[in-house]
Amino acid sequence: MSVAPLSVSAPEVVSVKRALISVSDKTGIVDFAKALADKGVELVSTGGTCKAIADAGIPVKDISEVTEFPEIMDGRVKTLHPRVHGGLLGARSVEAHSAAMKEHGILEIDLLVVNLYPFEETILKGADYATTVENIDIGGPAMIRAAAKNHAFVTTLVDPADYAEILAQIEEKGGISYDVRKKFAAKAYARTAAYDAAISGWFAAELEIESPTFRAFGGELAEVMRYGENPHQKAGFYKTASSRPGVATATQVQGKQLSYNNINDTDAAFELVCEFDPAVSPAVAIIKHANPCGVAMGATLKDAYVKALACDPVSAFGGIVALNGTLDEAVAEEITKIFVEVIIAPDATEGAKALVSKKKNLRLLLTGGLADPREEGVTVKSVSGGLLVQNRDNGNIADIDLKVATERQPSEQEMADLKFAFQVCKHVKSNAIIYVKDGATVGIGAGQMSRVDSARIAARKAEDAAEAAGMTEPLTKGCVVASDAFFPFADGLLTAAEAGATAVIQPGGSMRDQEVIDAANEAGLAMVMTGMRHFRH
Ligand SMILES: NC(=O)c1ncn([C@@H]2O[C@H](COP(=O)(O)O)[C@@H](O)[C@H]2O)c1NC=O
Repeated sequence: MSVAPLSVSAPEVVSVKRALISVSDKTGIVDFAKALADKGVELVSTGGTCKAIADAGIPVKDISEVTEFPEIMDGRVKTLHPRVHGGLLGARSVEAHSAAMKEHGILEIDLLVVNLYPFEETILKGADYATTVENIDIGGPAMIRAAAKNHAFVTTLVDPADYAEILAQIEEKGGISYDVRKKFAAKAYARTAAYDAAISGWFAAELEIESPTFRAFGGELAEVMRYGENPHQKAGFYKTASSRPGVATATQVQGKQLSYNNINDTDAAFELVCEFDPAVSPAVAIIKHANPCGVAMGATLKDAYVKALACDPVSAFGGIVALNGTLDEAVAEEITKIFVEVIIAPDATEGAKALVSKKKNLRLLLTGGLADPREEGVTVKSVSGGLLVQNRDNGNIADIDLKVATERQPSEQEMADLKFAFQVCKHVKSNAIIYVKDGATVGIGAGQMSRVDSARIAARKAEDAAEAAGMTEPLTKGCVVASDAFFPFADGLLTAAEAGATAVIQPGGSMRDQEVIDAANEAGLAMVMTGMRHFRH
């Protein structure tokens, strides 16, 4: 059953005679309240907000004078009253509504100014369960939804950034126009939706509900992008309630505005480099179109960068560079020798910042730390008419019980390189084939429909890089190889062996595993099975 419509006639402009103000974030509220009071608006307000306004010498009425009911239950009930909700919801052009307001002593509220208990900030601080629950605002969203429904007469403000526009409207038009009331109603519902998304997301995580029946995701606009993946696509960047170090939470020290593709690629770069513990080794990843074109560990960050760049210096041009340690002068000097779009690192020395500042368009992002690659969480992808939600791939080679399937065991160096290669694989679009030597990628095959093509492309790129560097042997000679998923046939493996690989790491699990193992034995390869696949589409 749907509800029948009312015959509401919305005035073009509604003058503001009474405003109800109830805000947790008190930024700008005293100035705004003063400006409203100066324009003859009667102010009604709740506990702390009322005190802040009154303390500034501005005339304001406490909400309990309107409700004739005290604030009770530690603020859980203060505005949840028919005198408030009737004042927000009464359709003034409907005679019966006006009569009901008159009969019950309900006063019209023309402007609602509310911002909510800081639920998102509370979860970011990692507050305990009881504190988190207490920071779920009930009265605020109820008022926002009521006032926004009644936008034919009422204006709803949920964001201090909008106070100035309302004052300008009153100044220019003597009230608030219908278009503006509608615009703010839409913003109000988006706010409560994002708020409830944060609450329901927190609950789902807290109770470990894997696939809740209803699922909401929300965020706050951080930036309107110049365009999306392509110039004809509009785009915006929305931040969620997350404190995970990365592109969304980083500080941009310098450089142009990040584009949609920059943000996507920078995320890929930083998530990849965070796989490598800086206590074990400095590491650098260079990303192009969300795939790495070089990843390496080294004695220093500079050393790691030089090794990563050598993998595919042609593709690295215009790339994104991510580091797992503080950007120092030595590595900054090296990176700035070629054109790169973005550098992202946990921190930077003043000297490094000064070097980077010579390239004024180059963006430098500092995250303040590294993201935990084992952290749980979800990823979301949209498809036509739906959302695909899954747990983040937090699989880690260090946690896997590796099995050697061949007659030959890998050497210590091979094993170290195999582990490194498999961890890189996780961040390469499937089908992924990664050749690694001495802690550095030397050939990367990404995003091919056939695994054997990935193996060939990676080998050819390694040959090209060697030739460009004036080397007589391909970089892959004596390397190891990782595959993100099983080899369905022996051909991919044999291509890698031809390229010079001596050891292989792959998940296994193909019905032809034995064929592949036999081929590895025949070629004298050592092969390690992980039992874990790292598809990335
Ligand atoms: N329970 C209620 O009736 C209620 N009415 C308004 N609030 C919230 O109380 C806050 C303002 O409180 P104060 O003015 O006391 O600082 C606002 O964030 C507002 O959204 C309420 N608090 C929580 O639900």
